[in-house]
Amino acid sequence: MTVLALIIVLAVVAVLVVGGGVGLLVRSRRRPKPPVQAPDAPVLTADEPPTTTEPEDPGTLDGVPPEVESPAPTTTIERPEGTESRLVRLRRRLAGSQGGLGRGLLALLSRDRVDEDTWEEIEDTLITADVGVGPTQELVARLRERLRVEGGSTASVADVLREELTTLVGRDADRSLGTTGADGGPGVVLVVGVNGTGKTTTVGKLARMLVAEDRRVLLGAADTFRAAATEQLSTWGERVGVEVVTGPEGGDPASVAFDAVRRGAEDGADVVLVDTAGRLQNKAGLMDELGKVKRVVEKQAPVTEVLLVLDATTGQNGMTQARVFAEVVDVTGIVLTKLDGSAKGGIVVAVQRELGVPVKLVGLGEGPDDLAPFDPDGFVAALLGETD
Ligand SMILES: Nc1nc2c(ncn2[C@@H]2O[C@H](COP(=O)(O)OP(=O)(O)OP(=O)(O)O)[C@@H](O)[C@H]2O)c(=O)[nH]1
Repeated sequence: MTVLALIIVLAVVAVLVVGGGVGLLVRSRRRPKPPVQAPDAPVLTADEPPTTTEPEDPGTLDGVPPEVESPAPTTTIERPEGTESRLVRLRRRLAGSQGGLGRGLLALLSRDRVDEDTWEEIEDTLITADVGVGPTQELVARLRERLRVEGGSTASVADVLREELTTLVGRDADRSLGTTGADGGPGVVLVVGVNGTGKTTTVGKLARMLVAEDRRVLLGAADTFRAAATEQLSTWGERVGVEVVTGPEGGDPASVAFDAVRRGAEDGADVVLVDTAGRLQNKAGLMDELGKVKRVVEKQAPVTEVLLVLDATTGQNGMTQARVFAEVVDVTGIVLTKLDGSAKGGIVVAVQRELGVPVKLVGLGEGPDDLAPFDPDGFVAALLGETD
């Protein structure tokens, strides 16, 4: 009995020891490893993830991929479209968006009897297309005079209209871009305008146009107001192998512009294009900002072109912006964007009149090569719906 009792007690003890051991083993496998902290590791708050000395699997941290510095992607440098072929392509697009204006005028002028009501309709058509009241009245007076004197067939009416529209748009203005620097330095182009008008996109597209002409280009992302604008510009630069000088978000735009122009001069760039921020909260602030950018840049090299970017779809709003910018900085050329999305090509005439500065480039789409030099003859042909 005593021996039996002893055996039972030993058996129970043996079971407990083995079971406990297995239990411990299982528990120790389930328990996470304690974080290895340096002796003076700071006390972690609930919001801070614990740090361990072990490298973590980047893909498995709560399902959220951590920020990993990936190696730079091997980008294929694109060859932008040349000027000739883009002009042909974009002329068609322009005729599509603006053709209604010229064709509408031609239909009215070709009526058997062009009476007062017809002239009023002609005026309305021009004003609706944003030509502006002054230029509209001038054009109508010229057309009345010439048709009274010359009269004639539909063909001659079309010729008169073409000539008068071209005169109104202005054939003689110098629309070349100031991209050539002095004394071996780079040309410096400041691109100004309200955010959203297509300013950054225009800088990217213009870089492509210049690259297609074999110019060495450098970009300055001085729109530090919006981080996305800098990223956007960097992407444009990467695609055509153009270097982009950037600064921190909220940093001093003038300092980025200065660095860009200095870098351009050092690296032997032909042209430095500087994107600027165009906050319009008040004129004094804008004047300070753009004035400083220009002053600071000119310590390195003279600014050879100041392009004002305007969104053609904004009508009178755009004209108000144009006036403010022209007061604070010496605008030397206008870029009209989004002409593909508006039938109001008359804004070309209105804005040139208002600022006394020629439209030099037009944006005709969101594609990377949808920017073209402005050509009055081509523009008027497009107004008349002619595609080639
Ligand atoms: N249809 C059309 N869209 C355009 C044209 N130019 C620019 N855009 C579009 O307009 C939008 C605004 O362009 P951005 O270049 O970002 O405008 P931004 O003025 O630089 O604005 P920030 O980047 O905020 O400084 C984008 O979606 C462009 O693709 C154009 O000529 N036609």
